Amino acid sequence: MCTAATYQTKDFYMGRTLDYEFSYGEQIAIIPRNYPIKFHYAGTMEHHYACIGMAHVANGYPLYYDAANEKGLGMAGLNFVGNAAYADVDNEKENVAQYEFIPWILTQCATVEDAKKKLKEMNLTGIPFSAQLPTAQLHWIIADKDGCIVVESMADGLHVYDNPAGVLTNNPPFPQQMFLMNQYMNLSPKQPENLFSDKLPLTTYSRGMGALGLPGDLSSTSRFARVAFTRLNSRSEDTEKASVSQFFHILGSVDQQRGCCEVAEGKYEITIYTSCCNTTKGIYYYTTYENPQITAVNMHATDLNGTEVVSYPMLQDTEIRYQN
Ligand SMILES: C[C@H](CCC(=O)NCCS(=O)(=O)O)[C@H]1CC[C@H]2[C@@H]3[C@H](O)C[C@@H]4C[C@H](O)CC[C@]4(C)[C@H]3C[C@H](O)[C@]12C
Repeated sequence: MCTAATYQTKDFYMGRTLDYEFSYGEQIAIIPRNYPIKFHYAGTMEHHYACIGMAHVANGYPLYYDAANEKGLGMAGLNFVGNAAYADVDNEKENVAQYEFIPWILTQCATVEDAKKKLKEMNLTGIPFSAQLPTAQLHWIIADKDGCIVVESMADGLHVYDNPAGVLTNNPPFPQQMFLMNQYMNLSPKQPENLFSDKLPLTTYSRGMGALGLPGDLSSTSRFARVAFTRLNSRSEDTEKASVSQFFHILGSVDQQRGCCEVAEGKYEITIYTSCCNTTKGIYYYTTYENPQITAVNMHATDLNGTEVVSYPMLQDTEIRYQN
C-alpha cells in the first residue's frame, strides 16, 4: 500500500509512503535544467524545469515514483492494480509512456492548471520501459499550493478529478474513495457526545476520545479516511522544522510495520520510505524503515544548470543519538 498527502503552511509540502514487500533500489534523483531527457514518443527535450524526487535510476534514466519541480509542482504514482488501463498510441495526441508520465508533467508544467491543460492534449500508453521493468499499474496525484488533482487511466479513458481531500491511496477509483468518506462525516477531534440514545448512560470514560470511529486498519479505504482526517485536522507552527515534523506525523498515521500486512506467504509490506518534499524550496526530506531520522536533499545545493542526473542513495542505517 501507499499513501500520498499534501500540506500547506508557509510553504507547500507533498509526500508519500512507499509501502511494498521489496525495493526496486530507489534513490533521490535530481534532473537539472539541461539534462537532455529522452521521451519515448516525443524525442529529446534539451531544456526544461529541474526536478527532484525518488526514482529507480535505470541506465542513467530516472524512473520517478514521486517528485517535484523547481516551480513548486509535485506528483506521485501509487498502485492502482486491476483498475489502471492504458491506451493504444493515438497519433492525434501527444503520446506519453506511463513510466515517463511524472517527468513529462514536471519538466513542462509550473502549476496544476498547466498540468490540466497538458492532460487534455496527451494520451497515456502502456508501453513498458524494458523487459525487466514491465508496465506499472498506477494512478497519480498532482498538486501545488493552489490545487490538487488525481489522474486515473482506465478502460473507459483518462479521468482527471479535483481532489479536495489532498490525499491518495490505492484502490478503489478516486470517486469511490471520496464517496466512502460520507461514512465518516460525524468524526470529530473533540470529545464525543452521546447522540446514540438518551436511554443509555453513555459517557466519555477517558480523555482523548476524539476521532472515535476512525478506522485503524491498513486497507486502502481506511488509510484514505485516516490520513484525510489527520491532514485536515492538522495543526502546526509554520516554521520549516515544525511543518516537516508535522508532515511526517500525518503520514505516520498510515505507517506499515513489518508483520502486520502479509501479501504472500511470509512476505510483508512495510513502509520502505516516507517522503516530504518542500516543493516551494526544492528540499526533499525522507525517512526509511530502518532510519527514522529525517534526511534531506536540497536541489538548490546542486548545479541546476547541469546536464547530468545527480543521485543520492538513501541513508538506510539506523541513527541513534546517544545522550550519555
Ligand atoms: C510498487 C510501487 C507502488 C507501491 C504501492 O502503491 N503499494 C501498494 C500496494 S497494494 O497494491 O495496495 O497492495 C510503485 C510506485 C512507483 C513504481 C515505479 C515507477 O512507476 C517507475 C518504474 C516504472 C516501470 O514501468 C516499472 C518499474 C518502476 C520502477 C515502478 C515500480 C513500481 O511499480 C513502483 C515502485
